[in-house]
Amino acid sequence: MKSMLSTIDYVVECRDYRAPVTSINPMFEEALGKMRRLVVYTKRDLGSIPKSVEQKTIERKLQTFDPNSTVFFTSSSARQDVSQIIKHLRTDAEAPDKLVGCRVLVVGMPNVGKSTLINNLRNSGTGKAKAMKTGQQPGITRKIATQVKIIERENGSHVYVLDTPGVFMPYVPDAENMLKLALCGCVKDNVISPVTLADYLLYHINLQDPAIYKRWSEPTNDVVPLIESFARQTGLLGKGGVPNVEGAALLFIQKWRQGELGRFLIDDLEEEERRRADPAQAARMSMTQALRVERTTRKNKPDAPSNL
Ligand SMILES: Nc1nc2c(ncn2[C@@H]2O[C@H](COP(=O)(O)OP(=O)(O)OP(=O)(O)O)[C@@H](O)[C@H]2O)c(=O)[nH]1
Repeated sequence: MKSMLSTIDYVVECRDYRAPVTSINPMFEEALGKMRRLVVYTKRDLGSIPKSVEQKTIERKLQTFDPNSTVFFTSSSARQDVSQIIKHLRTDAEAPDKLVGCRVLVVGMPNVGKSTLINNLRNSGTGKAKAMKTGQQPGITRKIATQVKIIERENGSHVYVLDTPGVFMPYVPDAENMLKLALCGCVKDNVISPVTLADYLLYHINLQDPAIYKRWSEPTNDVVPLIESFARQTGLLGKGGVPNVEGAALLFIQKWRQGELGRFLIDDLEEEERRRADPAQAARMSMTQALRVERTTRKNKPDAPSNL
């Protein structure tokens, strides 16, 4: 990806609306440098209620985090979200050469919604149907795809987008961040135990409103009885009618990912504002630092896989 940046005119960086801080990949900051960039927070429909006061507050805060980039919020089901991006690119993404056109690279964490965004941009800009394969698990896009035209101009200086495979961080230093990324689906579901993830999700749901799961349980901090009751009521039972706890925990998480167990952020934006206001803390781990930590970790555990 880095080697082809010289042929790219513009970058669209996707981040997950539900984890808008944690889904920033610090590797992009270094690799993309000062390239013209547009930040898109995807899956807006899963992180807030449309037109609510909370949505306005969240989005106002997120805009201030990237004062030098234009910021958009998209939901795959809201056509106007995507048409605003097309409108912006029509005026902002100029082709330096009419023959080649303007090439836009779409980057972001695995499963953040890059291919979905490209399909929607293509549909909004040219009326054409889906070109990219999408899926619920990360890693559907495996290589940088052939470019897709999203804006046609009469003078021939068209705008093309290129889909890229999701890029995960070489090392996630904070265990809670890893849980957040797993909850959002950026890592495969077999990497972290679904019961552990459901437990972490329960913690967030309880911060919002325990009534969200009242169909299955009284308010509780104990995930296992909740999941067992959920398993019984959804019919996820194993031999002898024993609740299939692992399967039910995964289904519980998937329900949240579909917006059926509350729509909220799992990052604390106020904490991030405080962090950014404190210069000592504001420096994120650079790619070089991250790679150094990863190398050390690998040296200590020679058999450990290098990435997810
Ligand atoms: N509810 C909702 N789901 C979305 C949205 N955008 C994408 N998705 C879903 O998220 C999943 C991942 O979307 P993809 O477009 O395949 O993600 P990707 O970033 O290309 O994934 P990789 O191939 O891993 O890089 C799919 O199931 C999409 O339907 C959105 O705005 N709202």
